[in-house]
Amino acid sequence: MSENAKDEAVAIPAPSDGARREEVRGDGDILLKVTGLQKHFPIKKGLLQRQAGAVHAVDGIDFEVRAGETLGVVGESGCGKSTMGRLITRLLEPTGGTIEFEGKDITHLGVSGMRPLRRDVQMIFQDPYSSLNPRHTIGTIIGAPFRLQGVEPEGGIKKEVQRLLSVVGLNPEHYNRYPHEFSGGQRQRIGIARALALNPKLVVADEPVSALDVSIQAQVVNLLDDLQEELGLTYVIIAHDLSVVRHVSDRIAVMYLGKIVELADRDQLYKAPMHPYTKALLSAVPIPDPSRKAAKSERILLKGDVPSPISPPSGCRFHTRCWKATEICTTTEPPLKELRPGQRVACHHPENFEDQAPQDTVLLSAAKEAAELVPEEELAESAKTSAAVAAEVEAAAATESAETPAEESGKKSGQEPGGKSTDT
Ligand SMILES: Nc1ncnc2c1ncn2[C@@H]1O[C@H](COP(=O)(O)OP(=O)(O)OP(=O)(O)O)[C@@H](O)[C@H]1O
Repeated sequence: MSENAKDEAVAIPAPSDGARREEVRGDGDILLKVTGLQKHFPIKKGLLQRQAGAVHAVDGIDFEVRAGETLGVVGESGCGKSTMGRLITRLLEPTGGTIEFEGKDITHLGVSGMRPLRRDVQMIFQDPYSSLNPRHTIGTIIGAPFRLQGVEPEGGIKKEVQRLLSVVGLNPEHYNRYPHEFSGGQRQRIGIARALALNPKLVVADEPVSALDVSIQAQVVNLLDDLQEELGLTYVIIAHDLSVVRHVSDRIAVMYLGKIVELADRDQLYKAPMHPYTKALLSAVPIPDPSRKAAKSERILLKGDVPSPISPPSGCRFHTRCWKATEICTTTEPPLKELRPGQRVACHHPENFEDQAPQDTVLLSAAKEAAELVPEEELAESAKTSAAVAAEVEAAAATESAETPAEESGKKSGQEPGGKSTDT
């Protein structure tokens, strides 16, 4: 690819509103603020469909997202991560709480009120197979946001779609192909191109790589990372895999049963997690570091499933699985409190910090049954994927910094030096 062509592929001129991007890049300004956010899905029963209860999918969460950062959101399946993502992109109507975007309350905006916001907030979905309409060409799919918003990019929709295709490392000539002609990784790139079409300020990615082959995961993670740098994007990345989130996040929110239990700067969270649940999640992630071998006995396997979000446990929701639980944990919900600068935690007995309720009676039997220390080999299998992604992301980052401009241009177009697609 010529130098000019390379520049075209990498540089992202904002089609019609270059000034918009500068407005948001207030370096650390709060772009999104969520207060007391709730989503309860009603459970209806009987002929009359009377409400018999509710799934407390998201149950009062507070956080903010700063312009230009990546907030990772992690937690076990069913803890409410996707629901949270759909609430902040306003694909779901909240039951309670508020969502502010750039200082404006958008919690209950209707369809017309939301229209301008749809340009600014975009979502990337987990499954690149079902999120693309198989009957439409990728040109139609990526061009849809322009048609829906009535935006006419400079040079026309086709030219802009082809530019977006090269931005995400796909061949612009493939404009007329159908989704089934692409691999999983390439389809996720199409989803990313569609999300970027309108030059959004915030991108919410719901498990963007978990449906992909391990070898492709790192490529897509790196693409998201590169795009963030080039376009100054703000991300909320939802994942259950801490390895993926570790490499791309500035801050991480840990969710458990509809609540945020810890919210901290990435390095601090990995170095000294304060919530026992965070510690348990981290203990299952292998870190390619020989000094961790000494921490073998610290590996924790949580027993039992996450309790039902229909009737979550009283007090601290994690108390039924926590090896540190005491009386107060069963009765009093701990608030999410900033115990260290940049580290908020909701726990009466935090790790790596002074106890908040030292005199309380330990619930010995529950504490003993809640978790067990497991030998390394038992965890090795389940941790393999995480380790592979971590290693690949690191290796790719190292290669990238050593890459020559010629190699760089090959990578951006999704081609290996020999011209073969990297995503097949
Ligand atoms: N439309 C719905 N109606 C009823 N319950 C729902 C609905 N959507 C989600 N839930 C429930 O809300 C809870 C949280 O689901 P959610 O998908 O947000 O969790 P998650 O952490 O993203 O899990 P996963 O990683 O498996 O997607 C789950 O118990 C789920 O069954």
